[in-house]
Amino acid sequence: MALLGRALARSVSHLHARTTHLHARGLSRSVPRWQEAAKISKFLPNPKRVAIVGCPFSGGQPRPGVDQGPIHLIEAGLPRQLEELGWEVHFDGHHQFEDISASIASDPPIGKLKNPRTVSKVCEAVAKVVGKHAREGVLPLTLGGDHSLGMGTVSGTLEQYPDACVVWVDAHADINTVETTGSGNIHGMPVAFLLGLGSKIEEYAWIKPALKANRLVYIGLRDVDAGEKAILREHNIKAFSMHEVDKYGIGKVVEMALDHVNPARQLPIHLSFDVDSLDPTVAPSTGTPVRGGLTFREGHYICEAIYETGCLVALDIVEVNPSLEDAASVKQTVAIGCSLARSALGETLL
Ligand SMILES: NC(=[NH2+])NCCC[C@H](N)C(=O)O
Ligand SMILES: [Mn+2]
Ligand SMILES: [Mn+2]
Repeated sequence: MALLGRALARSVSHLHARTTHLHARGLSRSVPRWQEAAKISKFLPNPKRVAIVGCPFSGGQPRPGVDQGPIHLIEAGLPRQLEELGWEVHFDGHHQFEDISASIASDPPIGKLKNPRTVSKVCEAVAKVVGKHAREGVLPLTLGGDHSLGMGTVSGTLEQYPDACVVWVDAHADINTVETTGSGNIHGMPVAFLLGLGSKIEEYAWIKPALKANRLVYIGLRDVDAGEKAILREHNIKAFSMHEVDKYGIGKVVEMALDHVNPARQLPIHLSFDVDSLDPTVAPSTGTPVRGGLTFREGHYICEAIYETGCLVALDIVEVNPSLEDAASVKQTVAIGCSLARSALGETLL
């Protein structure tokens, strides 16, 4: 009872702060934003809580700097921005992995896979953290870092929500197996591990292949390796490439994507958003840019539409690399990382 009272008091003071703030700017709204945010989730209790899991990790790919992505996103003010949307925000520093450089120094390839033990250890730790937040009814927002982290985040989500579906927004399918990978970069492989595809390696035995092919959908693909295309076909995995975005428009594509994985809009959704899904003119500072990508609005629309379902239970924003391109590009990419997260957590245009 005391707890409820406190929560209520907090909500009321929040409401007061928000409406006062809006009044001061002459932007009075009939329904304060926090109430819209608080009202909608089908899976999270009120007050809605988000835990930011900063993952300064780059071992799933070769370009240094992507480990600084989460640091920049936090410094750009993301926690505060989410608070202003009415979320209770938990962030107690970036995830501390045990010495990554030492680990990588003594981590020779397994077959083609680079830094295999380090990536595995990091992702296993991330799975535990994400799983714990999910279990406690908190939405984990993982900031990468490279997309190998997705095998940790999705594993964590599926532990708490076994019937969750995954919307993977990316220029790439990240579904190479031990057999098909050309680069050996594990950020091109997390989906294969989650589905249990390819031959098994002992170091990854902790991953339960908990994701079903029919619970996965892609949006934004345009750079898919031949081996990956074969896997998508063989397993009948639904994918909306940029061709479909051009043909149907993003509104229809998101609707079709959700109709496939979540027809009644009653299943939890994990959104894993690789910023390289966006066109390089929109998000230039990323390690594997591919031209012909999503526009600024298309990217944000995906996030907004998923928020509107009330089904979002976990979110990843990955592959922001502040060491690439000039200062203005870095600023632009970091700002977009933040605004995508806000859109997925309830920011509206009106
Ligand atoms: N998360 C990413 N940016 N992945 C890029 C993967 C590129 C390529 N398909 C590979 O396997 O190496
Ligand atoms: Mn990716
Ligand atoms: Mn990608």
